[in-house]
Amino acid sequence: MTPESQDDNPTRAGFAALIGEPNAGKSTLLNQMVGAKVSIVTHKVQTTRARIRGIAMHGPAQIVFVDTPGIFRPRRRLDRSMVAAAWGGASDADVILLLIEAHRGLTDGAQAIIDQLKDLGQGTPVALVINKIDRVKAETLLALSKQLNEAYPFTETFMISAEKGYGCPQLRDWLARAVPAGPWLYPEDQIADLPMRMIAAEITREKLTLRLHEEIPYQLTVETEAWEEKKDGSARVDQVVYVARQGHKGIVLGKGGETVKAVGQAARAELEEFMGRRVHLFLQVRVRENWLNEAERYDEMGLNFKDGDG
Ligand SMILES: Nc1nc2c(ncn2[C@@H]2O[C@H](COP(=O)(O)OP(=O)(O)OP(=O)(O)O)[C@@H](O)[C@H]2O)c(=O)[nH]1
Repeated sequence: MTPESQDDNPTRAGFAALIGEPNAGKSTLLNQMVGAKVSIVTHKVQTTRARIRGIAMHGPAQIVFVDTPGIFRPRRRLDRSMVAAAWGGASDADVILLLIEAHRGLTDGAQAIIDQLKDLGQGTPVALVINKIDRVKAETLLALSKQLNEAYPFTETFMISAEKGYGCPQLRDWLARAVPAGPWLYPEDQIADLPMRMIAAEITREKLTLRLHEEIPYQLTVETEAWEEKKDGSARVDQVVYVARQGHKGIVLGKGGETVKAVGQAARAELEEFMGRRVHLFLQVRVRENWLNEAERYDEMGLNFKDGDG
């Protein structure tokens, strides 16, 4: 279908912001809607740093998702930048989806988000999306839905399991109608506008997160320094893992370099699958004690350094 052939069925397009507490399931929902892995999902909280977008096509509608970092109470500069990015994404959007975890209900954190929505959400439709319904009984859900709808005048309520896909078709149908009429914002075959370098860095960071202990992944960042297209169709990708302490470098490297080697192999395999061609991945580990306070690191993550001032 081309936009020109749509006279009787005009195209629609718009941005949908996903907001919610850390771990609410935003990345899982994004992957479910878009049907491709564009944002990393792990069991650890606060894994989403960049404002990654995924694009879902639904009939004549194009829905561009803004996957925001979990909104929470920021303490450090990085945290404050992430929260500012999350609210920035929400205020620019045509529709907002607030994800609430069914088994946790209206937590203090969820209430804080609702309070902020009251200032920001005026005029923008906000759908309540109760996620992880596979974890609770139907009665609990109905009571929770009532309680939340008393706390905020949501345009619509959906009860879903982002993981299992329950309720997701209904949500997609609604989104397709909720975005404004207008031409598509991206070519139909483009599933994510995240630059390939950033996707590659996210993949490596995910592998590191899965392999290392809780504390270190939060204090490391991965950047793709160089990307070279080879004549044989393969790509050479050079990445740097920045850690905040000398001691962490040893942990990331592992005994005889075995940890970084395993991470590199896993990341390369996934990157090759994602790109459908061969990749030569080279990882370096560098200590950069102050990376959490360096403006360039924030640019690489798609965040605004100044938003972390406070
Ligand atoms: N049982 C169940 N678990 C789910 C569901 N959706 C997501 N999860 C799990 O919840 C955890 C968090 O999901 P994510 O998608 O990473 O959450 P997020 O909101 O993107 O998290 P941040 O990036 O930290 O803000 C993962 O372990 C998911 O597998 C669901 O419908 N049911």
